[in-house]
Amino acid sequence: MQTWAPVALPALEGSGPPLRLYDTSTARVRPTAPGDVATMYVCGITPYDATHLGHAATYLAFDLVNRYWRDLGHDVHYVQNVTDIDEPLLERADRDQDDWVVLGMRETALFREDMAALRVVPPRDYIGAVEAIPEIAELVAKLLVDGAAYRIDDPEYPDVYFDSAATGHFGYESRYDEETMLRLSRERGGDPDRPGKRNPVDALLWRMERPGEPAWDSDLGRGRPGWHVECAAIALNRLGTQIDLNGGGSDLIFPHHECGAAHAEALTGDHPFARHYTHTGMIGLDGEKMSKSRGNLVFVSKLRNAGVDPNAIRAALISGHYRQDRPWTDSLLAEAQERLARWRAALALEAAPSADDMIASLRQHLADDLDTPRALAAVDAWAAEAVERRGTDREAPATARAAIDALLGITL
Ligand SMILES: Nc1ncnc2c1ncn2[C@@H]1O[C@H](COS(=O)(=O)NC(=O)[C@@H](N)CS)[C@@H](O)[C@H]1O
Ligand SMILES: [Zn+2]
Repeated sequence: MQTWAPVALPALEGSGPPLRLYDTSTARVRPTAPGDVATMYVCGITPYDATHLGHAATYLAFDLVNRYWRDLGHDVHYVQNVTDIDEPLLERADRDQDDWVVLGMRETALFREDMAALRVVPPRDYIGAVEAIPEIAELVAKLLVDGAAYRIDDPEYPDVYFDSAATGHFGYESRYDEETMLRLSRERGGDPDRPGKRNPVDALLWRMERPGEPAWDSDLGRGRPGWHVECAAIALNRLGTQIDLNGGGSDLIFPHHECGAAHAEALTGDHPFARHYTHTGMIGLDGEKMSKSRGNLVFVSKLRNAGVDPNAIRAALISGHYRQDRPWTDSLLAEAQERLARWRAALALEAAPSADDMIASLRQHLADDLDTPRALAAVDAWAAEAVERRGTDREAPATARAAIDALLGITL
């Protein structure tokens, strides 16, 4: 599937400290240690109701990771999927009398447009679940042969499930207890109560064809893939058996990333699948998580069509810490617009105080688990000094502009 437009990143002098990020599986902020090429898999959208500000906040957080790793001199092999076949998409298409394929294509196109407008650095590989079905089916077949998967004893629909006991590590990523796992499995598309499963949390790997549902031929029989195995296959086949970062929102901690990691590890024997599992907090509206099911959505495209500067949307969303559940409010946007106006005034000056300390602070705070509140405050301080007390460094405005672009993705 086609990815979106590339983004030019200004090269900056020097570099900052190693990037440290919170890892869900160890519940600690730890240094990332990618090789020359950092490998990052961030789960993509299920293409309907795109792109709401919750989606945007999550992709902006991992965009800061991408930008910081590049500032450190790493290349980044960034892979992202599109869940363009799944229950929720079929249900939405039904509700709207839409063709599910057309709905998916339309929403994915809008998502790409919004990501480009927000200047999110695009993934090198942008892969749809449908186009990945052959490789997903191949992975499932291997898990069956290895005994890490099994067919449920249901003559009508002998679906294939993953045996969660296969790796001996199941649960290490989320660290949730059994009761929590069962509850979240129920809430997020699992079927823990289905009779015949070895373990209630065993994830569906391949769903045999049901009347009226889309299905594809495979060695497993006609059907379609489960949700978690889609990400395991797409990541493994492009990034290898151990990646630097598996990212997504906190609602993906379980079952999605737990099961995806277990599927990958059962296949390869390499543990852990990801050296960091990093999750973003939920953007809310009026006290509720912004979500499709609640329909309380604010869309990037609506704000853009109303003339809102995408830089202000980005600045508003990164003004809070990426791991905090936090609300979207109109005042957040207004404050971001005022902040960018102050920055623009400083960048327009002939000369300003040296930007070197500000850039060092920017790097230091971003390297500290993406502490964007402090990072933005460092730019505020430099801009305020520039406007109030001027400065003599004629290079400073251009140097500051390049750093704000490369590290924060804000182009003024
Ligand atoms: N309100 C929200 N705040 C922050 N992130 C959110 C919010 N709602 C969804 N997300 C994140 O946006 C990304 C896409 O969500 S999604 O469209 O539901 N799609 C999926 O979760 C799957 N296609 C992942 S393979 C996920 O990482 C999800 O955690
Ligand atoms: Zn995923």
